[in-house]
Amino acid sequence: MEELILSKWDEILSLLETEHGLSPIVVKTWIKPLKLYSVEGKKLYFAVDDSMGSRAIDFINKKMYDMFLVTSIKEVLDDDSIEIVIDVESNLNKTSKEEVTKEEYNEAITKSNLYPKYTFDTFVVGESNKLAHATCLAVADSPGLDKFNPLFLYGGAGLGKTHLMQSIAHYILQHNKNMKVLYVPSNKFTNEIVEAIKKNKTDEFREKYRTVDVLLIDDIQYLIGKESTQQEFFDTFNALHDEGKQIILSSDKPPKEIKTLEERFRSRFEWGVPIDIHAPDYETRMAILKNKVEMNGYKNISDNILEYIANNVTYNVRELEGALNKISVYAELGNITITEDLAKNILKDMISKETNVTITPDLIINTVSEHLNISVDDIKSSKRSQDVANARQISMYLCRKFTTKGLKSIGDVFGGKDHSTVLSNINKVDKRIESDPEYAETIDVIIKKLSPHS
Ligand SMILES: Nc1ncnc2c1ncn2[C@@H]1O[C@H](COP(=O)(O)OP(=O)(O)OP(=O)(O)O)[C@@H](O)[C@H]1O
Repeated sequence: MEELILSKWDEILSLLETEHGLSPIVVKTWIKPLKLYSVEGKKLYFAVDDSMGSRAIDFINKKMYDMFLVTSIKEVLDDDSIEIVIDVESNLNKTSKEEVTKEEYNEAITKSNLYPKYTFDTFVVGESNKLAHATCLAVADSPGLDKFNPLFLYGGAGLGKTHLMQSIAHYILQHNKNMKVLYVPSNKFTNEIVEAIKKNKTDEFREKYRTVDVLLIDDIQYLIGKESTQQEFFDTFNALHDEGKQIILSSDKPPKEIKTLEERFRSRFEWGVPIDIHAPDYETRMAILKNKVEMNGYKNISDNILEYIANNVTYNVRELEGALNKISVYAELGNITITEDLAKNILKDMISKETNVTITPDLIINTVSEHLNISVDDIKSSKRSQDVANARQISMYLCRKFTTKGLKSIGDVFGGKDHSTVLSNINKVDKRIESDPEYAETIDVIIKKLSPHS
């Protein structure tokens, strides 16, 4: 493969000009100097000269030259499965894909404070988390790129932030022998700073936290404290970031809403794009349950029971797992097949806590109406003014997400809209959630109003 690419390199470069309209000077300055560093299967690693630095990579990515390059390579080689990674040579050296043995990996997990099971393999991807998942994979593959540094993951309790951030750490350790990775919950991090300052051991603290390649701090909203604590964190953050080390943070809210942190943190946290994780939709909840049943080898639990759980525990994956675990204990101990009545009984405390109120289309429309100040009648009407249409789209989206109604019955609730109109409205909301964080936040707030316990 390596030789093939080298032999076709001129053809690939010229395609960039003829097909993608890149000017000869751009090709000469940015693409031609890339060196094919190594090839692993269908993955090609290109090195940027260290002297050009990681800014060059960011520039290449930002201008989408990387995308044009991979398209040209695919076309010239007539192979659609090619992937490329562009990084500075020193990073590729450091991350040279030496085999990491199982023992080395296990040792690294313990040193890095990771839970063994929080890997990409055990994470179920659905509509609600696919953007977060894709971003985390990109970071895992090329840690330290400016556009995702820091990587800031946020979302409600129990939606998989810790699982996803640790998946990145696992992936990096699985593929890179020499990378130092450290996961720490923010309260532990704060305690360690406080202790270090008190005992005059800040040098040790710095040695521990400023020599890592990847630092993950969980639940950053709890990182409060005196000025000296925040200053130490600030310096750690800057020291790592300046050296192009990857920082990964999680929080229950977006940076601008973490009121306990000073503005200088909030703005830094927004350097990379903050990425949110939403509550899972019905299909994802079912997929998560089925996955857990398979992984844990649970027996005597039928799909009906999983559907019952997925319909009733709607917001928090930790609670979803909790409900399944509880049922599984009864199934195993009693060696009985669980019926829906029995499941209801076993879960009655949990479910009355989770869904005191069953989420119905009427409840959704009332909540959207109240939050956006648009009347229920307007939402159900065919009025097309922008604010009314927006409220209607959001209502349809939430009906799909939180009720078991199909597209046609959702259309009926909104004055008999046909299923393709409903689907197109739902898709619009989905797309906008991905591109407009403020809009996504509005939807999250409405969801919280629908399930106030979460
Ligand atoms: N998409 C998913 N696939 C599989 N398991 C998941 C998924 N999302 C969450 N989980 C599981 O749900 C549980 C809670 O997830 P996690 O601790 O990562 O949530 P969190 O968002 O960090 O919550 P908190 O804000 O309370 O710390 C974990 O056991 C995790 O493995």
